[in-house]
Amino acid sequence: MLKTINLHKKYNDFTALESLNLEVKSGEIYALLGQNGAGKSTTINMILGLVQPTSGDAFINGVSVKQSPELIKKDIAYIPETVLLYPNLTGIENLDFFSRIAGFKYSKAELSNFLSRTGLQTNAHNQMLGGYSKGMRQKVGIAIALAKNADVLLLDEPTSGLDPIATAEFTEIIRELGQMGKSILMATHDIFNAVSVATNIGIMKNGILVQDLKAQAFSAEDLQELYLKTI
Ligand SMILES: Nc1ncnc2c1ncn2[C@@H]1O[C@H](COP(=O)(O)OP(=O)(O)OP(=O)(O)O)[C@@H](O)[C@H]1O
Repeated sequence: MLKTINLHKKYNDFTALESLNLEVKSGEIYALLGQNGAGKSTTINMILGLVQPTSGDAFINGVSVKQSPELIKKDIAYIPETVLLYPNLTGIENLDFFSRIAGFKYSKAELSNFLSRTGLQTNAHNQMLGGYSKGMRQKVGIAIALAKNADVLLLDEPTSGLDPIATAEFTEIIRELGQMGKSILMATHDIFNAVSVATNIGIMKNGILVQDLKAQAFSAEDLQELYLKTI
């Protein structure tokens, strides 16, 4: 479970995030929408412990990120827009490397199984990452999250630059991860994707969460209209 309490960030006199209170329960997929500069990445970076909040805190399964930044790392997986992997290692070798960093040692068959669960074709598992498409890299990112068995997933613009088929595949995997009981927070500009996969939707404007909604009630058109009215 992920929770922020009055999470706040100022850069000198500029408020990047205004007292954010957000909760993403087990099984929920929270899509955070907002214009460029609205504060989405700042939120994610503070939850990851990469940016220090000016005040307030984030909690992973009740553990304070501020007080225990190292402890929470094992429960969080982060998938940025471009997943950083080693181009001269294969998919399996990358997964093995990042799993070991997280403290897990898997057999080749287990590693291959994680990759297959994300939909990555078997013949790609032993190919160098340098030749992977963006969608394939995202799948390795998800496989790392599966291998870490992280409870909380933070995704920053995960479908940006993916073609429609890769986006649909990615959306399906995220849906499955939600069904597995993960808490997922996803910053996105993709309203259609947000409506199709999210259980909850937030709209952020100038560092303020101005809408915090249940997604079921929305069509993509409804959400687009609300978004345009809100921002
Ligand atoms: N290190 C920093 N110093 C000063 N201002 C910063 C810093 N990091 C972010 N900001 C500002 O904080 C605001 C929020 O930025 P943030 O990256 O969180 O927005 P975002 O919603 O993720 O935007 P995008 O959709 O473009 O990724 C922006 O105005 C940005 O310029």
